[in-house]
Amino acid sequence: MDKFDFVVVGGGSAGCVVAARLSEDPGVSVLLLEAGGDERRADVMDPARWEELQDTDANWGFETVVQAGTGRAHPAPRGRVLGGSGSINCMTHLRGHRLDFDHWASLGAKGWDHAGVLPYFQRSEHVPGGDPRYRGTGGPLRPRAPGEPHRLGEAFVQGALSAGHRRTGDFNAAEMSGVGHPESLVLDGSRESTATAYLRPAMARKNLTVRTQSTALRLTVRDGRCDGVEYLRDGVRESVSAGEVILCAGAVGSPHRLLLSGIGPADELAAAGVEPVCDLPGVGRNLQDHILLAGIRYHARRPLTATGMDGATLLARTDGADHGPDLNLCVMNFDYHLSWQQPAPDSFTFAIGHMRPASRGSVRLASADPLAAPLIDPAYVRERGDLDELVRGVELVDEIVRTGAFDEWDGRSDTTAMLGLGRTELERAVRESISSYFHLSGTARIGTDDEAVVDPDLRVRGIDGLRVADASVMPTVVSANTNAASIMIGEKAADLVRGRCLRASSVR
Ligand SMILES: Cc1cc2nc3c(=O)[nH]c(=O)nc-3n(C[C@H](O)[C@H](O)[C@H](O)COP(=O)(O)OP(=O)(O)OC[C@H]3O[C@@H](n4cnc5c(N)ncnc54)[C@H](O)[C@@H]3O)c2cc1C
Repeated sequence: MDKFDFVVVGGGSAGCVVAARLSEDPGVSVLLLEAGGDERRADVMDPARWEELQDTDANWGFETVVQAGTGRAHPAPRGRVLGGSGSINCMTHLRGHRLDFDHWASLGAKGWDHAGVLPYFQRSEHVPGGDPRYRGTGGPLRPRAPGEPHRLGEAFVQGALSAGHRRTGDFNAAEMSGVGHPESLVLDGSRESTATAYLRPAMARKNLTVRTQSTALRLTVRDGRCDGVEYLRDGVRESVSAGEVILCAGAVGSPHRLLLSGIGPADELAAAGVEPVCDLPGVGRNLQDHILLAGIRYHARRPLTATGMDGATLLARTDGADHGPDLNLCVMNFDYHLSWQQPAPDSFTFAIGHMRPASRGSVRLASADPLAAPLIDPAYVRERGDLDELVRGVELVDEIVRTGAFDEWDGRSDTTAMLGLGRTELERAVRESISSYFHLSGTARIGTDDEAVVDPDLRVRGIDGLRVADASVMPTVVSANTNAASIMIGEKAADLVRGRCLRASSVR
């Protein structure tokens, strides 16, 4: 049987970082197992084609269970390709608010406060000319703001300023909320991911082995220690022995593999026919996602020439300054609607992201078959306050439109029509417009309490030789898109494995 010092399961946003960083030491051997294939294909690399990727084999094609709050199952896309969801995502690069990370630390994620994560965001990037207290140089990723924003985006910025919001020049520096143009991971017209920026340059190393089309089935645990992985490679069952396993299979894949390996709530495991090896009640619990309200369109009489993401965004704090943004409004210069909604040609769309959900869902076993999909339940709007905040988002769009910023497009606003409804009808319209913002996280959270899955060094509680490092360890979802934070987790994980730890000294 093969033996490696480190086996990294999942070559996604975090996993590529972990494999690349650990293999910097020529004295250790690293194996990366990825269920999907090569990311160097035209549809992945072309930023304009990101939406069509959901209908390809680069997506696991998961769906949520039918949601009581919406009456529907929702697509839950996850990348199945090197680079993971970072190879099929929309490329927006926002870190999250410093208070998000301070909140993590207050929940038991010691060392994951803003000062404890900032050096890892910095190490991931090369942003010459940025505020050096916050931005990094010399790192693999090159996030950039759009060169020439669409005029619709400019109108959005002006409207938000007139409605009383502040302009932000760099969301990834001192001011992490307000209105402005966010950065994207697009380099010379191509998608940039941790596969392209971290893994490819590292693949020439003799001590790094990358196996694609290799789906981990379960982790092997003997006498309380994880000592290897069983996996299916091009349809053939194989095993590998590991000094340490680092699970980076994402917020769905990581808890699913733990459960299949007998690590999770003992009663749930027994009911599914999996023999429990470690009773860890928090595995698969605490699932969080951001909701995106889609299909709020504004019919334009002027032609909307370009298609694609416009790039203007508002991260708004509407109920106090002691936490990160609660709402994220974006304008898109095309008709972005849900599959069941009628198309509205010649329209642009306001998308409303709800950034601090109170609802908590789960990832559970549907069966003991390692190739069966798990039950994914994000519990959209289970908590009443989440629905109220989405309604607040609709009002916020209306406030911005009413400044007159969009008058030059001379159209009719769907938001005003929504707000003209009675409360019951308005809530029904909001529930019908709910979709995923694709930011699943939290299912193997860091902490020290009984429901925590990993300790602050990302070690699975109760099992030796096993860590989790991906979006599933977030105690609460950051109040921004989740890719940059997942990459930071990969960076910090590699240092924790190597027994190192950086902290920013003086920055708030
Ligand atoms: C459609 C879409 C749009 C998004 N848009 C944005 C955006 O614009 N900006 C942003 O910041 N975030 C965005 N996100 C979210 C962001 O991409 C994710 O939060 C982030 O990529 C998560 O990183 P991760 O490492 O936790 O998991 P992933 O990147 O999903 O990596 C998990 C990897 O593990 C592999 N894997 C899973 N199970 C197994 C197994 N059993 N064996 C072997 N390999 C396995 C998967 O194939 C995958 O490669 C979007 C996500 C999606 C799906």
